[in-house]
Amino acid sequence: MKVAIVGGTGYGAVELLRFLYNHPHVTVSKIISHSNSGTPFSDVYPHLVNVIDLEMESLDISQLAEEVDLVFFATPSNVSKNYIPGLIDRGVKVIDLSGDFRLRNGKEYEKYYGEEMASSEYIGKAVYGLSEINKNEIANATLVANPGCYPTATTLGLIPVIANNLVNYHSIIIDAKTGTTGAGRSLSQGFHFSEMQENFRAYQLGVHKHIPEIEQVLAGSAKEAVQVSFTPHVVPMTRGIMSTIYVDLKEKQSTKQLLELYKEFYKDKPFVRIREEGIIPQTKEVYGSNFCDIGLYADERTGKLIIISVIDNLVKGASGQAIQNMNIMNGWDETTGINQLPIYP
Ligand SMILES: NC(=O)C1=CN([C@@H]2O[C@H](COP(=O)(O)OP(=O)(O)OC[C@H]3O[C@@H](n4cnc5c(N)ncnc54)[C@H](OP(=O)(O)O)[C@@H]3O)[C@@H](O)[C@H]2O)C=CC1
Ligand SMILES: CC(=O)N[C@@H](CCC(=O)OP(=O)(O)O)C(=O)O
Repeated sequence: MKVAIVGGTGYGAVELLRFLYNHPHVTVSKIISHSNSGTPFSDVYPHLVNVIDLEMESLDISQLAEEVDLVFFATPSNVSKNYIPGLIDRGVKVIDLSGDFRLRNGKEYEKYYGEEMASSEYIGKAVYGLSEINKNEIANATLVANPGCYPTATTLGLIPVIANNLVNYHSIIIDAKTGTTGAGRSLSQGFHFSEMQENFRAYQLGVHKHIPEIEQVLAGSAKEAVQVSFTPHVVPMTRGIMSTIYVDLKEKQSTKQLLELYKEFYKDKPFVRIREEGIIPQTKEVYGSNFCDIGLYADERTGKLIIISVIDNLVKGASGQAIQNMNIMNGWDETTGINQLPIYP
C-alpha cells in the first residue's frame, strides 16, 4: 500500500518514517512539506541519509489522491481540516495526528482551538483513534482522528475504573508531565536549552485543548458527563509522558483487586502493560516503543486511587498509535511494524 505524510519536516513525520521503513505492507511514496518542497528529506534529517532520500513535495490534493491509498497528516492544529475533506471525497483514507477532528462539539473546538471546527459532515465521518478502546470503529473508518498524547496516557489509565463505575466522575485530578518533543520541532523561547534545562514548569492551566478531549472520551465510557482538573507540565527530557491521576473510589478496593480488574480489561491488548503491585512504571521503560504502562496504588487511608500511566509521546502518543490504527483499518495484525522494544537505558 502507498502512503503519504504531510508535515514532512516535523517530529511526528520523522517518527512515522522510523516505523514505516520496516513495515512489510507499506511504502512511503510521498513526503509533503510546505516549507521545504524540492529538498531531499535527508537534507533536513541527515541521520536518514541513504535511507530516506525522497524529495519533499508541495501539497496537491488531487495528485495525492491519484497516487496514494492513505495519507497521514502530522501538521499543527487548524491545518488538516482544510485539506482532509478533499481527500475523503476522492476515496483516500486519512489518519490525522492533529486535533482538528477529535472533538464533537463545535463551541468547545472554537474555545480551545481558536477557529471554527471542520464541517459536521466530516466530523461525523471521523473515528476517534484510541486503538484499544475503539478498535471496531477504527476497522471501518475512512478518517481517523488520532488522539492527543496526554489524552492517550490519561484515558487508558482511567477507562477501566470509569467503565466499571468504581470512581466518582467529578473528582478526577490529572497531574501530567511531558518531554520537550511534545511541543514539536519549531523553536520557541521557553524551549531553549538555557530556559528548559534544570527547569520544571506547569502551563496552560484550565485552557489546555486536551481538557475537552479527555472529558469527551471519559464521558463516552461513563455514559454521563465527566469533569477533570488537568495540569500539564514540561520537564527537561526529550520524550515521554507521565500522567499521575487521583480519583475517589466509590467503595473500598485493594490495589490487588484493581490490578486484577485492569489486567482483565486489557488482556488482549498487546501495547498496554499493567505493572505488579508496588512497581511504578517510568517513562524510560517505554522510550521509543508503543507501550502504555500503567501502575496503581489504592490508598485505603484516603479512599483515593492513584494511577500512573506512561507513554512515549511521539510513539503511543502520536506516530506509533497512528500506525496501529492504520494496521487496524487494513485488517493487519495491529502490532505490524511497531512491535519494537523500548530503548533502554
Ligand atoms: N509531538 C508530539 O508529542 C505530539 C504531536 N501531536 C500532534 O501531531 C501534529 C504534528 O506534531 P509535531 O510533528 O510534533 O509538530 P512539528 O511542529 O514538529 O511539525 C509539524 C510540521 O507541520 C508543518 N507545518 C507547520 N505549519 C504548517 C502550516 N501552516 N501548514 C502546513 N504545514 C505546516 C511543518 O512541516 P513542513 O514545513 O515540512 O510542512 C512542521 O514541521 C500536531 O498537530 C501535534 O499537535 C500529537 C500527539 C503528540
Ligand atoms: C510541551 C507541549 O507543548 N506539549 C504539547 C503536547 C500536545 C500535543 O502535541 O498534542 P495535540 O496533538 O493535541 O496538539 C501541548 O501541551 O500542547
